[in-house]
Amino acid sequence: MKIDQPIKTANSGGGGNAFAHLGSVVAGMMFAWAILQQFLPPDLRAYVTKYSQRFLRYVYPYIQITFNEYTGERLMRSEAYLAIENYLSSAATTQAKRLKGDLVKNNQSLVVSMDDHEEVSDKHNGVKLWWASGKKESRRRASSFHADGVDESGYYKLTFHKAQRELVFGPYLRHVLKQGKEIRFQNRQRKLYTNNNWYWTHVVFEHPANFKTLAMDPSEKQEIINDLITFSKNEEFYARIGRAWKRGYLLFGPPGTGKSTMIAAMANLLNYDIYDLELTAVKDNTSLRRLLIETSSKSIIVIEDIDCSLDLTGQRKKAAKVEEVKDGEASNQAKRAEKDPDGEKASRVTLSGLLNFIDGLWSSCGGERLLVFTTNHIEKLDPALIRKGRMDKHVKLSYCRFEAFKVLAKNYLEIDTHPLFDHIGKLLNEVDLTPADVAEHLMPKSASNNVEVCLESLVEALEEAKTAKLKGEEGTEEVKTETKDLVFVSGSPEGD
Ligand SMILES: Nc1ncnc2c1ncn2[C@@H]1O[C@H](COP(=O)(O)OP(=O)(O)OP(=O)(O)O)[C@@H](O)[C@H]1O
Repeated sequence: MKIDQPIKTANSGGGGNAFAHLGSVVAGMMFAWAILQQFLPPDLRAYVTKYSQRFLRYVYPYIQITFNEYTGERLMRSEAYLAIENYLSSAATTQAKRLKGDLVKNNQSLVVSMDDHEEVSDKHNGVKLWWASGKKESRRRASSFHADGVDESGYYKLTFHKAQRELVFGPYLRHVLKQGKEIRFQNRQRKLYTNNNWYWTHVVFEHPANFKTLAMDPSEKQEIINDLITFSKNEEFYARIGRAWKRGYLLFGPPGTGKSTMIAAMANLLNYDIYDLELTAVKDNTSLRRLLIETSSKSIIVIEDIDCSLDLTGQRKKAAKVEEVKDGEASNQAKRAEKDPDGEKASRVTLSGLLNFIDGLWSSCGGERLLVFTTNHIEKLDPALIRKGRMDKHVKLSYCRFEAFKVLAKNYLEIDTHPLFDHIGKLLNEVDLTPADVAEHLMPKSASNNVEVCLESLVEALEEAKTAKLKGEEGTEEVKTETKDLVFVSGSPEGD
């Protein structure tokens, strides 16, 4: 949308101002008519009404629509008003003389909108329209929060020629609301929500992760980026094929390979909020439904370590089983146990309940949503849970190989190459080190010569891991041989 007019304010005598004056004259006439009609007999009143309306339509061929800031009980600001405020912000910066500024995104960017009693013009498909902002007073009735009194609230008034009625009520207002909501969405402060049984609490989401700094195979990374962008732009496609606008991602791989980092990168790429759903804190399926219904569109709903939250029969796993799992998982489970002091007694969310919500009516609650499950053990998951259609894309995050290492080296050390790279590349192909482990060696260690120190520390760790691996393999070989011997002894001909 291009705003083509120079600045025209209420004081500048522009075209919009003329409408404002004409509007006042008409309002005056209406008032006089309201008084006068009390003294006229009913027949004459109907007659005068009919012809005065014809006359008004003739002298004032413009239509006005008012969008009030508050609707109903003044509890919430009107969505339409907020969308229009955002939509008009670009016109305001070029046309209005008085503007209002506000800090958004955790005080990081400034957004301006037109001040009260300003006017701007707009053009759509070659048709010109005028917007004016204003404030009006309304009586407030006493409530438990306020004494009665007078409130001020804003409004926007749209003026257009009656010949444009169809355009305005159809494509133009749709366009204004859509664009306004989009601008508002881009300017909002993103949030990370976490749940307690059935309600969400949130903090500001400001994770710096992005796909550029995510260490993984470049072609796989690009494929994921393309998939996400295609999804986010495909509203019409999903509507056409009759599917809810949602997409499921299953991220799997060992601890420390970047599953959580990828979720943050996804949210930053698409500008989405994150709902980190802790299933162990949800009491039952009813609470789960309530939580999911409250999620907003353009969000990622995350269930981390799904294998630890819900088992295949729908029973909760005991957090006390941490000793059975490996180190990395143990810490995850322990974290969950801390978060869930009531433990399993309080939790009765079932697998079927979860599947019902993924497939069911919730998923059609307007707007796009990504659903992301993570697990360290894909083999433990019920195939029903991860089948295509539920988890559409399965992404394996794996140990750090050379391509991923180069991304980390660029991020942490700001280098593209180094004489040690070849050696490191070979070692990375021989041993399994997670990106988290590699990154730890690349953290700053000394003020001078940091690159050398970091890379040497990494080489040392890789060589140690290689030695340990070789020893482990030898040990396994020995055990195998011993076992063979034992079998041979116990499986003596006598035994047969
Ligand atoms: N692929 C990666 N790219 C960049 N950094 C990574 C990557 N993997 C891990 N890291 C680093 O390691 C840290 C731990 O990674 P992250 O929490 O994303 O792993 P995870 O796979 O989610 O682990 P867990 O299964 O234990 O939750 C991150 O803070 C990040 O700095």
